[in-house]
Amino acid sequence: MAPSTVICIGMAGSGKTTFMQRLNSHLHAKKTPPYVINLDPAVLKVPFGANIDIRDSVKYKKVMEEYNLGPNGAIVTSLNLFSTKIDQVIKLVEKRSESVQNVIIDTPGQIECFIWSASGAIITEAFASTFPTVVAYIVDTPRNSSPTTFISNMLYACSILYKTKLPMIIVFNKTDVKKADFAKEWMSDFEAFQSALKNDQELNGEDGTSSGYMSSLVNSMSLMLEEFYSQLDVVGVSSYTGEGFDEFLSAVDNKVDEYNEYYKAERDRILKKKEEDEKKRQAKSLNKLMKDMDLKDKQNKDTEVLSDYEDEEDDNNGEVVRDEDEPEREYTFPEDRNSEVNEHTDADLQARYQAAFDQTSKSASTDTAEKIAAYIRR
Ligand SMILES: Nc1nc2c(ncn2[C@@H]2O[C@H](COP(=O)(O)OP(=O)(O)OP(=O)(O)O)[C@@H](O)[C@H]2O)c(=O)[nH]1
Repeated sequence: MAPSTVICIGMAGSGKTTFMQRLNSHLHAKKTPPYVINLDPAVLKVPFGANIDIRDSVKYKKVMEEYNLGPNGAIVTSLNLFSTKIDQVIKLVEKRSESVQNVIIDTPGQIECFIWSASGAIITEAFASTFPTVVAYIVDTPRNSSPTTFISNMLYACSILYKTKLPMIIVFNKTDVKKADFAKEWMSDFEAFQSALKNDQELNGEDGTSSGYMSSLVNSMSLMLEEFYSQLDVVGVSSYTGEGFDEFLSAVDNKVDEYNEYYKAERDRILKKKEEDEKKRQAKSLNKLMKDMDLKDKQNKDTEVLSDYEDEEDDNNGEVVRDEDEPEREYTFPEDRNSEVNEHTDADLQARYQAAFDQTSKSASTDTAEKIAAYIRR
């Protein structure tokens, strides 16, 4: 069976790397060691043994120096360079697909460098088209206890779901500091979120969040997000204590089923449609080409050029064939009709020219002849 792939995405400091480390050790403890991939080129230390590490292929600092880039530009460029080898990466993972049940991938904390870059899309697409793939969106629970911060984070998660079109699990991390119950309640009960928002506005009355514009915006956003929440699995975990990781793994199984049932069918449909569209496009351009060639043939018939004759076989020994409908021509010698000209000998020709000359020429007047003779004698 193909291993399921979990792509861990989250804002910087949400605890992605610590989550990866805990997940890795949790799966090792269950005797199902995962295949681990690190896609963060800027990380200094990876606290888990990565099977594939982007830092082995691309040197982040050198990319910065060589291309004269800032930190985010260098991350994007490193990912671009790495994405050129993605088919090799997929082959390496495929080789292990018999022995490995899970592939887990860590991504850069600068989400936009991964999610909104071409290379991020290429990497995600490569995995998603080969293995059942799930996105785990890691949230820093204590930092999201304010309703406005929470809703901003959820909007971000929504845009990632929209971009990747993959099943998503929201992972509320750091539950050892703050339990995720409040977040789960806000996601399932709109009124609970409304009252939390009201309390928050009363507490922060002076900082502008209480304005009518903000509260009506947050209200309408939370209504819109209800549909988004219905697509998600939500779990609370602590990467420190290991709490909630079994629940996380069953959420992955759940999403893998969903992937096979819905996303894979949808992907296959999109791929099939792409193929059909491509075939149609090819057929259309072939038709166009054939039409163009036909037109060209016709044009060639209308406008003859010297080269058209060069290749023609010369069956007439250099003699021009007369068109049947060619208008009657006046021949110098009427008996030359029917191309008899070649049959005459030089002596014949001489005699016939002489005869024609005698017929047409006039004798000069004696008066003129006398004048010429007098002129010559002078
Ligand atoms: N209390 C508590 N702290 C945690 C937990 N997980 C991570 N942390 C802390 O959160 C901070 C950030 O953790 P990282 O794992 O480095 O976060 P990250 O998202 O990988 O960060 P970037 O690599 O910068 O994107 C560290 O100080 C961790 O010790 C947790 O479950 N509980």
